[in-house]
Amino acid sequence: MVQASDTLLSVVVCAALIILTSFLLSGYRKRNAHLPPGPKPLPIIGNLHQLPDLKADRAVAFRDMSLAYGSDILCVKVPGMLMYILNSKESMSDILVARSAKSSSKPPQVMADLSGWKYTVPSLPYGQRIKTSRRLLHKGLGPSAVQSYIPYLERESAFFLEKLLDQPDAYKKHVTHTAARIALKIAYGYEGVTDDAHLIDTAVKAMNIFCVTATPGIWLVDSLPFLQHMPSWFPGTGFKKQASQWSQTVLYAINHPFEELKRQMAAGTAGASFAGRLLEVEDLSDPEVEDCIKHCSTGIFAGQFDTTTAVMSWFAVVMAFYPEVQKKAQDEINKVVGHERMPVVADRDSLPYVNAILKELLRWRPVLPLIAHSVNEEDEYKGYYVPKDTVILANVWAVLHDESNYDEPEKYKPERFLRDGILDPSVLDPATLAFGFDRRICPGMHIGQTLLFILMSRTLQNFDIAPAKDAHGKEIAIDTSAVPGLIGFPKPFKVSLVPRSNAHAAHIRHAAENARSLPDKLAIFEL
Ligand code: HEM
Repeated sequence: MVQASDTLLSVVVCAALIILTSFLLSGYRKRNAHLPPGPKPLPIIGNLHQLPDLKADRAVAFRDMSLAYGSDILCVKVPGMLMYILNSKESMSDILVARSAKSSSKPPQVMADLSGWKYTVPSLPYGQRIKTSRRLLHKGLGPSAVQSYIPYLERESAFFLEKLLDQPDAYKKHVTHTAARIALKIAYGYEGVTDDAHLIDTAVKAMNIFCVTATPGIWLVDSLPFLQHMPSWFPGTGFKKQASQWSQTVLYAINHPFEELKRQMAAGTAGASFAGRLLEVEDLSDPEVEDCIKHCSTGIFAGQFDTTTAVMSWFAVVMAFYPEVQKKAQDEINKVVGHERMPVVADRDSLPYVNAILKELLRWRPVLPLIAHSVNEEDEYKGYYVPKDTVILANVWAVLHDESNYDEPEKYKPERFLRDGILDPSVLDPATLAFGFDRRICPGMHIGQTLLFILMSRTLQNFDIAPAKDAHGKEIAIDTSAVPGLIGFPKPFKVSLVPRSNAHAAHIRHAAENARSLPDKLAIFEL
């Protein structure tokens, strides 16, 4: 990988000339404009040398920087990019919600684009294409569609428990596999899509490529886009070869299941799905609509896969680390559901403690600690000038760890969301931040939380989760810190899952047998 730090020196002279020229040509009329506080930038490289190291937790570093400057908004400059980092709920509501007409674009991600992700929904700039895509996502993930997805989620969760029973050491693998199967089924639906090992493997690889290429600040070409047009001998262009290789994987994951769905629809063998139903009901005379349906389907995979995997990974870490939390949840499930049947979506409102566990996971370790938008029109906020194309980085981690919102924010405490045994509406709901903002808010937030509720409640009902033991019978310590990156995953961990009794093990087998007798299809839903 050719990364910023490796190539900076070799291109700095060319970059200097180009940035200086564009700086002079643009006239930079707002030279003395009032910008938010932040570290003093150097010529050419801006604050590049002062940004937190990629191995550090950037959300924590930005929160600390915001405290040091006594400002909830920070201004940071990197070559070719001006960034405002928001560290308060107020600034996020004002800029990303109240002014969403101007702040709903996305920063350019040249490396992700070159690697095949150009049209994926989370990276689209604000314009007609994202409006069409969001209309399609709302339709295909709307209430009537979700009714069709829920029985499928319940069916798949039975297989998930069975896999945990058969291979209790491979928790992460089962979570990953289950998340991938469900995303593919919802998106494309056709028979065989969830058993296509090559497709699952390729889609997972494509997601890894997305995470590596879409992380802000890693790729020099994101700051200096002219590099993409330079010949391959030019210093710092090694990324081109890498992007071209990666794009083959990504384009297969985008195109193959969509083409296969169309083939099966023509043959009359496809079940219901997000893409299938939209292809049936949408007016396809405009070719862009079909292309948007294709990329929205990939967006479902991109949106669901890593987020579900991350939250379920933290869930296992937390249950092993806080056995008293686990015990309380199991007691609640025993009391409300018993152990004769599995929890279902309809039980959700009757299980406030399990709901609080999910809320606290979204707060304690938000899946996307930093959410990036950009502004497509110049603006002004509290006297600060906001130039067009400013990147707005919402540090949701900072708000979710602010003592004025949550006492002892470093502690994992689901109880903070409950009063008299029911969910307390006066406590800031982490979902109002963790799923993003306004015109770009996560379109899968309801189906995503529904899936997590089913997987968590069923796992808790049937398994005891504890730290794994080494060869000498000693517990392997669990590290509760996150791996820095676009998505906050836990460090590698080992947990042991043991069925809570023989009756629970038999219950799991029975549920899986039942699930196998149900059709591997989503029921047709109206749009
Ligand atoms: C715990 C689960 C999830 C979390 C925490 C999560 C979080 C997020 C966040 C923070 C964003 C960016 C919002 C913004 O830019 O303001 C996003 C976007 C998105 N999510 Fe989710 N998500 C989850 C599950 C899902 C699921 C299950 C789906 C699909 C079924 C999905 C589909 C998407 C899509 C398509 C976008 C792009 C929207 C756009 O750019 O306009 N997500 N998600």
